[in-house]
Amino acid sequence: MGNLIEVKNLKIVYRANGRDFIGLDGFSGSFESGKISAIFGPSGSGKTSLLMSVGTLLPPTEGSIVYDGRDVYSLPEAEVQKLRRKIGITFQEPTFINVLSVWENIELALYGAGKLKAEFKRRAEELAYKLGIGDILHKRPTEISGGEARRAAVVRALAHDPDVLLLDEPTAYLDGESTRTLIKLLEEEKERGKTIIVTTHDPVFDKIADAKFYLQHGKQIT
Ligand SMILES: Nc1ncnc2c1ncn2[C@@H]1O[C@H](COP(=O)(O)OP(=O)(O)OP(=O)(O)O)[C@@H](O)[C@H]1O
Repeated sequence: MGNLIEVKNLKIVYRANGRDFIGLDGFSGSFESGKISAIFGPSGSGKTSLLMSVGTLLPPTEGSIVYDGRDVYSLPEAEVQKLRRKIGITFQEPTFINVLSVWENIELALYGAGKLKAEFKRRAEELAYKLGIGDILHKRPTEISGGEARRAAVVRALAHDPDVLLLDEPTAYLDGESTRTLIKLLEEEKERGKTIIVTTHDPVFDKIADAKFYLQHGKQIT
């Protein structure tokens, strides 16, 4: 997979309580492999809507998401499932299964991706230690801090070594050192040819992103 993602005239309209709410109003852009792309914009500007749609989780009202020439929302479900295994995603609020330990949550994700193998478990453990949460893996998600939960969500998203990383505000709640460690990790993954897309308010991505997109009130601004 060459990992080129093209977004064409993406429009997302939510319907709630009999009213339409514009999530995104005509976004177009390409996300390339070996690059960190950052989507900036104030709260409510449509960043998460765009990321979820790129992540195959939110069908657009109009427009398309094209992975290597294939329109994701026209693919048969079995093909979408295959594609999802190549995507690692973190949500704005990390969600875990609270009766399992953090490590078991990571294993579950590996299982879902068809990668519950020693090689990937080792990778997950290495990632956890790199991100400074190696010693909390046995804990329950309710017993860890917000910053630790964010880092655990990153480990879970990256453990199966996906080609595409979609991270929703990955540095929110992280202190300076954790942010630097995460950025270093993302830069390593970028060098390995991953397609990395982050939504963010964090000026650190202004410095390190290879491609930048700006949203306001659902519209793309330049
Ligand atoms: N399920 C929904 N139903 C109705 N409106 C929604 C829904 N989800 C999002 N919206 C609206 O769509 C717009 C874009 O929301 P989105 O979450 O994509 O913004 P965002 O830029 O990620 O914001 P934040 O930085 O606060 O997370 C907002 O006006 C929001 O109120």
